Amino acid sequence: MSSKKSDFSKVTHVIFDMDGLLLDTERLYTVAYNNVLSQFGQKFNWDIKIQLMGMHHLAAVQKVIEDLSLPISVDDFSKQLKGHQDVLMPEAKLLPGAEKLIRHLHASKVPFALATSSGQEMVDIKTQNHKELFDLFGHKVCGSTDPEVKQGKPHPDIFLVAAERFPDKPKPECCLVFEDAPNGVTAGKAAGMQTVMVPDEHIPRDMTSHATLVLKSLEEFKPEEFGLPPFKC
Ligand SMILES: O=c1[nH]cc([C@@H]2O[C@H](COP(=O)(O)O)[C@@H](O)[C@H]2O)c(=O)[nH]1
Ligand SMILES: [Mg+2]
Repeated sequence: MSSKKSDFSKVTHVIFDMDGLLLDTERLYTVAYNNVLSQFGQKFNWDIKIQLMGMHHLAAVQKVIEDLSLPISVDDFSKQLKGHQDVLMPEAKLLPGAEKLIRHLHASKVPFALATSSGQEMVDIKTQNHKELFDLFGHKVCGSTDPEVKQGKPHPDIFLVAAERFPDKPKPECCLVFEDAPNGVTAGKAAGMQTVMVPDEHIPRDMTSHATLVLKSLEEFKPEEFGLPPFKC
């Protein structure tokens, strides 16, 4: 919204976040958390949610328990949450512009990877109705279960691991990160990468100012602004 075309550097590789960026799962996370929190008479809100978005699963659960002073263990909360997620997440829909951009990069032979804080099992559940599309990714880094991703977003680990796993090992500055969450943008920036942010409308403007470019939807992205092949039409 505020950045100019001339601000951007050319990139050769792309790294995508998944939740809230490609798949409409953030809405479903809110339902799942509220289902667990209702037994304590508590409700999930955006102030808490913004802080959890992008964190590793157990760290996120620990934080919500501490912040709301809940009388439940991390393990029990996590098990209950997973029960709700297993039911809700298979219904996850693609967000506008996601499929077109992924297919375009694939057809144009631009290398791209997934860097999600979800664990491997949850990624399989969320993508089960979009398998053919997600199989187009060169590789997928599943932060919560990948031993090389020591710390979750906002730390840069996941994006550095994702870059390192491309066969030609691009430098961080050659990678463009797509993110929806403030923690994810912080992580991408800390990794030395440019970041395109597509934030939920609940995220305050001042929590988007560290992104290289902020878009309302992936449909607005113009690949040529970052030296990538343009859409044909
Ligand atoms: O309402 C929530 N949103 C997101 C998360 C956490 O954020 C991750 C998704 O972040 P990302 O889009 O960066 O992969 C989830 O796997 C989960 O660990 C959460 O706990 N609660
Ligand atoms: Mg996300």
